[in-house]
Amino acid sequence: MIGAFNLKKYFPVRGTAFKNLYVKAVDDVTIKINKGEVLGIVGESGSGKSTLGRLLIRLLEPTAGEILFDAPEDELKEYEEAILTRDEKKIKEISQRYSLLSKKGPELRKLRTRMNMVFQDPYSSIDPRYRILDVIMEPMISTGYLKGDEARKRVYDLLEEVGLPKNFAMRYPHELSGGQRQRVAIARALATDPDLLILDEPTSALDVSVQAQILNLLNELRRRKNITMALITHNIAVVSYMASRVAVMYSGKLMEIGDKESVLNNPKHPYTMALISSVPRPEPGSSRKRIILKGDPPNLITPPRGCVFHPRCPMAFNKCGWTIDEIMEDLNYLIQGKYYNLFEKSNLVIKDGKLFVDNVNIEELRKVIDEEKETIRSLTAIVDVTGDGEVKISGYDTPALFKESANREVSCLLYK
Ligand SMILES: Nc1ncnc2c1ncn2[C@@H]1O[C@H](COP(=O)(O)OP(=O)(O)OP(=O)(O)O)[C@@H](O)[C@H]1O
Repeated sequence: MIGAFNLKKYFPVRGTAFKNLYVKAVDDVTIKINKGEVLGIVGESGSGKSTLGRLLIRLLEPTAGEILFDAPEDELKEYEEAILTRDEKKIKEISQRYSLLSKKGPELRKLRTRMNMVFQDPYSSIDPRYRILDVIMEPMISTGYLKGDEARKRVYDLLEEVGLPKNFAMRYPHELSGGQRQRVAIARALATDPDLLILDEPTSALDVSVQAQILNLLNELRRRKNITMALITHNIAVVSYMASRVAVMYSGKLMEIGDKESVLNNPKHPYTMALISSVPRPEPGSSRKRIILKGDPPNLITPPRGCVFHPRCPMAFNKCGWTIDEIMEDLNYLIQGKYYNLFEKSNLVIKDGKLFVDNVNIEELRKVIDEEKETIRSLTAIVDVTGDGEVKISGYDTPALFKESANREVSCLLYK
């Protein structure tokens, strides 16, 4: 239905003395959503979910990448293969037919009727100065989908469709509850009869008691109209209830994507494992070891090299992208902290981009590194400590989405 390929969105950082700094909100994401499915997009705050959602329907212009809309599944596959084989002719030929990004003017306006978004907060996404009638009618008018009496009549049908009384048309947003406002937002999103809806945390601003009602409404609409949905949420329970497939984002990257059941019950990416492990299980007696990640998500201006998750990954190994600075920090912790009594006189320095330990008993240090590398994963990247005290580190790789099984792709070198 829709395919995004190598999508990037870099926001310029303003108000700093540095020029040419960018927040890499979405970085090289390739994702496909099939007709009629609900794709759950999960990940913690700041992982780029909303930005990705906005890019998909061109509420934001991507920095790079391509979006193919309305393309049949086999052509999306063909396009993906053409990218891999650098078949420029094929890439151009398929883009020409389906590219959302190259559409302009009336053609774009027409396409806009086919996609829409529901935002998290119905208090800020609906203009309080307008009556509900005008709120719901607006997308029909601005896209030229319907006008006048036809548009007005459709508002009443839509109100009914989202479970609101027709006389709500004459009310103002402040007269409605949060749940009712979200129904209005959904009616507005449905106004031009779209095929694709992006739902950005559609229930997280609502009272728990009305969240389920809104989810049920969305489910019912999807069933009745076969609408394709991307459901953005940090709430695994919501995804578990609604989605057929799940995509996991971390720091602007897609980490894992696959069928809901298998991703939630049998996560493959170490980040997904940690994310899922933090969700309490309702069944009594079921135990799951909670994986606590150390550290914070990285800054998106200078994200970690290699795999963006490597600094926090409990399973990271030598190839994951460790830098001299990361290794120096962890070695310092051992030399100046935990094993201070052994390495009292030792000292770490970087010379010409190489890391050295001065005044050290090399054998002792090698032993400590060996012992600690199970838990301090950066140490796995130390190839050797040479006689002159140089800490040699291994090269690294950058993961791409690897096919782990028929319905699963994982961006982790463990599956390369
Ligand atoms: N218009 C913008 N200008 C600059 N930076 C932005 C802009 N929009 C988003 N960002 C940055 O991009 C990153 C990703 O933000 P995004 O809102 O997509 O994440 P998210 O996963 O949806 O998080 P949340 O659940 O908190 O909304 C964040 O670091 C955010 O600060």
